[in-house]
Amino acid sequence: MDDQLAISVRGLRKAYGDTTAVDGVDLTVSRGEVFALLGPNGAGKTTTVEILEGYRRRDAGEVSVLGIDPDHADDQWRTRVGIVLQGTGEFDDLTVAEVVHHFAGFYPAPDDPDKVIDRVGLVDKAKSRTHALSGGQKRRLDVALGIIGRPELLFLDEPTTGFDPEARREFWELIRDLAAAGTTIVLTTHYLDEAEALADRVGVITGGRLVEVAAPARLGNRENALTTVSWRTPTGEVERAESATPTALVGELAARFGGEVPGLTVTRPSLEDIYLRMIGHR
Ligand SMILES: Nc1ncnc2c1ncn2[C@@H]1O[C@H](COP(=O)(O)OP(=O)(O)OP(=O)(O)O)[C@@H](O)[C@H]1O
Repeated sequence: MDDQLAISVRGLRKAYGDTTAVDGVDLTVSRGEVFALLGPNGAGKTTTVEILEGYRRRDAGEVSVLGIDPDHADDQWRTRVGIVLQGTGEFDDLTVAEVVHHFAGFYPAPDDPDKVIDRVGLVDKAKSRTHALSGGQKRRLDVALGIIGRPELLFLDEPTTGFDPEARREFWELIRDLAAAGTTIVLTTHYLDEAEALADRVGVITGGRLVEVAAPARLGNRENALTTVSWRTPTGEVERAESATPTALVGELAARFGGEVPGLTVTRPSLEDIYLRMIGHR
């Protein structure tokens, strides 16, 4: 396998009884890349990621993660992979600090637990028992446990669900720091702004098939999509035009109005607009 690849998947298939969850997925993720998997509920994201994590067996296909088939992974491979599943975050009567220190003991070269608690913004809660944490704080603890082993590859399944906006921004910073330090990151998310803010490339999966993989700015031919220009007419009505050359249109409008164009807006389709179009919504 190419050493530059953290993940290589070919022809991946998985069915649960009559339900085909993953239907022939081909995918590569480079080392150091931040890759976001997007798709509606039930699209097959979690199944795909769980197969990559070695938590679920596939029916068919070739899978290599850090050069190893996860179906045959050993403990040494597991220490190289960090995993943040959808919601755990409770450890009976243990405190945050106790849990993070305890997990550090599972890894050969862990990060400093107190530093990790700080990085995920839980310093004030270090002595709190985990069952007393809020939902967002439990997610932060999950993230702490995912990164305590200093993984080469980090899987994050809907990592910021339940985060307040400030916590999400802090989390994004943390992910950017990890990526800058060379960690490969694969995340699933329902937040398109999160994918746009973090991912080098996004993959859209629907009905178990990967329908497109591209940089967020290029997905669904977004860069060539028409831009909507709207303005207010002298009678106060809002007029709207779709244009491939919005700058020229704004210039014409400025000339027509002899200066400032009333109520001018210029909007390119968001990643969410493109994504919804791709998965069949209008
Ligand atoms: N353990 C299971 N047993 C049977 N069917 C399952 C199981 N896990 C998932 N499925 C089915 O497989 C399909 C894909 O599910 P999966 O959890 O991979 O989707 P997802 O994209 O992660 O969805 P979500 O965004 O809701 O988390 C769905 O139709 C789901 O109902």
